[in-house]
Amino acid sequence: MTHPGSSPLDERGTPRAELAQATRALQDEVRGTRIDGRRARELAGIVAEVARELRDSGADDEVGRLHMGPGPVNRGQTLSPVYNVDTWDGRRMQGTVTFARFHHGSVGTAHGGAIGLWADDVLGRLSRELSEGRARTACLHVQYRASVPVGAPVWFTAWADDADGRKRELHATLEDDGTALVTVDGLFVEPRIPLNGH
Ligand SMILES: CCCCCCCCCCCCCC(=O)SCCNC(=O)CCNC(=O)[C@H](O)C(C)(C)COP(=O)(O)OP(=O)(O)OC[C@H]1O[C@@H](n2cnc3c(N)ncnc32)[C@H](O)[C@@H]1OP(=O)(O)O
Repeated sequence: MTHPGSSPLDERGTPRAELAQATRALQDEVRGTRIDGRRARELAGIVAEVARELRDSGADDEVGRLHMGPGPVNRGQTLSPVYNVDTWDGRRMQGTVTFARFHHGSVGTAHGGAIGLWADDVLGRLSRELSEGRARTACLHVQYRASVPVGAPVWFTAWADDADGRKRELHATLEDDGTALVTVDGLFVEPRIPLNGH
């Protein structure tokens, strides 16, 4: 399969992507800051002002959709860890993901829920590539085999088995130096009654 290329909704390199990146940095720094209480309150006011301006500028869910090319995945949402797609042949995707300080669980390692969130996102993206029909996550089985570091890129592979009707079995691994840290098996199902939107 040839590469589908970027969608017009691609945010890479745009001021909106910069805004998302700055928001990620804010999330990381808010986590565990030692700032004193008085200044924390002042900064809360400034952040609230920024949020007000963004809200008043209007919301459009379409602009938050995922781009379809390789490179950093940035959906204008700052919850998921950023992952970078290096290779992709339509059924198999490889790249790196970096869990940020925001995704810290304990003892310097990534929160298990953040790993599940990432897995749903990357498998959802792969599923979207397999057919036009929009499949939903029916089941996600995440096996945590070793701790995933925070702040360092980790190699991932995600791939799809052959589709079985409306069902798609998808898999992903996170690994470090050839050691599997996490393995994921997901079932995505195209609903009998298609949903509107994305
Ligand atoms: C530019 C645009 C870019 C866009 C990119 C987007 C990237 C997005 C990235 C983010 C992505 C985030 C993605 C998200 O987070 S999606 C959000 C999280 N998921 C949901 O909200 C889904 C909620 N559930 C449902 O909608 C329905 O239950 C679904 C649709 C899943 C199935 O309801 P439906 O009524 O249609 O199904 P059916 O009853 O006819 O069954 C059909 C077949 O499936 C089998 N089955 C069903 N369920 C299960 C189960 N739990 N375990 C095992 N098997 C199950 C069933 O046995 C049967 O098999 P068979 O008997 O035929 O063999």
